[in-house]
Amino acid sequence: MVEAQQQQQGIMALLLSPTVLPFFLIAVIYTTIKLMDRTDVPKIKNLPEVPGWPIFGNLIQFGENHAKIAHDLSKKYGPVFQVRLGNRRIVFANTFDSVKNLWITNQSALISRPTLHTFHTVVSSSEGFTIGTSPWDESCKARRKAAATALNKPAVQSYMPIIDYESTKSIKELLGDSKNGQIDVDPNAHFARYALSTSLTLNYGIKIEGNVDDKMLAEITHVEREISNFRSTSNNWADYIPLMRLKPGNNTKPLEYKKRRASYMNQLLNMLKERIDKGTDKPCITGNVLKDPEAKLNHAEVMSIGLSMVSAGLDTVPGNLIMCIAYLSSPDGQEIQKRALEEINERYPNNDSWERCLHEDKCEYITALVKETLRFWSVIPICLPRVNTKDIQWGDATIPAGTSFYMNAYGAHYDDSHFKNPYEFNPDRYLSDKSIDDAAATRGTPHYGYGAGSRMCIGTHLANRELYTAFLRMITAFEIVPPKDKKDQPVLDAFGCNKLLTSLTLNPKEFKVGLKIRDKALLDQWIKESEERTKDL
Ligand code: HEM
Repeated sequence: MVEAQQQQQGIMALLLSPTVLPFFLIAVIYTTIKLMDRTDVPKIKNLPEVPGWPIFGNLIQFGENHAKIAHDLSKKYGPVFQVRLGNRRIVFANTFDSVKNLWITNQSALISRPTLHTFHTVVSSSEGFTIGTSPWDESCKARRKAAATALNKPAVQSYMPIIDYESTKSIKELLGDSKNGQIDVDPNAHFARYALSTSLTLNYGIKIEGNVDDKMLAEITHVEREISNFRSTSNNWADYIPLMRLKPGNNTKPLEYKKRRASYMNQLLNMLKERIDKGTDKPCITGNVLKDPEAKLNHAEVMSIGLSMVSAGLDTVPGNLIMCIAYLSSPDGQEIQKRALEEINERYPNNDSWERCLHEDKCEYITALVKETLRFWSVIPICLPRVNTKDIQWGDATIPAGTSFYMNAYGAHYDDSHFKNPYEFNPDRYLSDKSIDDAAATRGTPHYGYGAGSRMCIGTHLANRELYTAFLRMITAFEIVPPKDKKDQPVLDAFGCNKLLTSLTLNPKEFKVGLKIRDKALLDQWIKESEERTKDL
């Protein structure tokens, strides 16, 4: 015993001696860095790698704007390259064709999603995963299937009365706020309500009854926006550097928002259950699942579908809507409004486009406007991340199963080998008789605004109809013009318009537009007819 103690003391004395200590410290630091510097997946052979720093990898270099930096780096390293974000190896795809090859050609292998510390461990426990954040397994498959069925084309057609009601309500509110077009207005909150109330009605049969000051609207939009930051692949360094998770207070904010979200999600579900018990519930997706004895979904899965529906359309639909309205108000947007209106009047010469747009979305120019909006603003610039469940071959590189893939949707949308003049906002590129020579854009996948492949967005029919109806109705109701005060003018470029570049979804900066009523009597008539149609909703 004494002998062992003496031996230990001897070793300590040797390590602390002036000649050995520096080498000992270097060895300790080297080993620590080596241990912390390991990545989840080893370096992938034959795939270009952007050099990075120990421990941080490329995090510092990528800064706040991952989409822009990766797009720029692709000029040097090629369309697909690997980087290290802390201890994760990421394959970035940055061009239209490389995304097509990896996300569509290899869709069965690229079906899962990675888990990231902040969102998956702190903000959510397993019952809190949305469909879009769930790794692929039997439960995710069942939830995705149930939600996709509830959002397929015929189902969405049956929800059009909700879109009729909500878009009319937003336009009526804009009319009031602008004092019948006399003062400039910020359309942001009105379209956040439009998207949220649509989702809540079809999922829980519960509308946001109040106006844009409604407390529940404010709480859900604020909390979901914050949670979207915790989900972002560029906002949380603790996702990539485990040591940062030990920082005191690191989890305080995510935990607060987890609690606030659970509170309104439970409130919504309980309100629906009460109505079902009393027999006063309105037909809705969650109600159908709860009442279906055959439904094989448990409570957590029902909650997950509800959460997916509420969160998925909340930032994405308004982000697109708001930015397109901002563009329409600009001098270049005046010509677009003129073209759109001409086509609407030609197709609906009897002034009944407000009603007819609920049954068909056949104005080609408006459809092209929707697509170009989804391309130009890429509201999820780095698409929701994926993980491959099988090896994927890219040229000479074999990318092993379990690697994280980030689709740079912004990079693909601004890929000038696919889109002619990508920095130009031009709906014509999506017209079948295209006025510009850009055939590639009209064939196959028009853009990656909704992602691509096996885990592509399942809300596309709903989102497209929400956008189409809102654009058509806004353009027929108003001439959208620049605000009187220059300081209210919107910033239009893909990144300049964004309040927080590290957010998962585009968060548009505030701005105002002028709304000149085109024909007050006709607008009043359309509003009255819509209110009449939807009075029992
Ligand atoms: C303009 C509006 C929208 C945009 C731009 C958008 C975009 C996206 C994107 C980029 C993804 C990831 C796709 C991928 O990994 O390839 C996604 C997934 C998803 N979206 Fe949307 N979305 C929109 C609206 C909606 C709406 C209204 C709903 C439902 C009410 C919805 C439900 C979902 C769901 C459930 C997923 C997850 C799919 C999965 O992981 O399997 N989305 N969306």
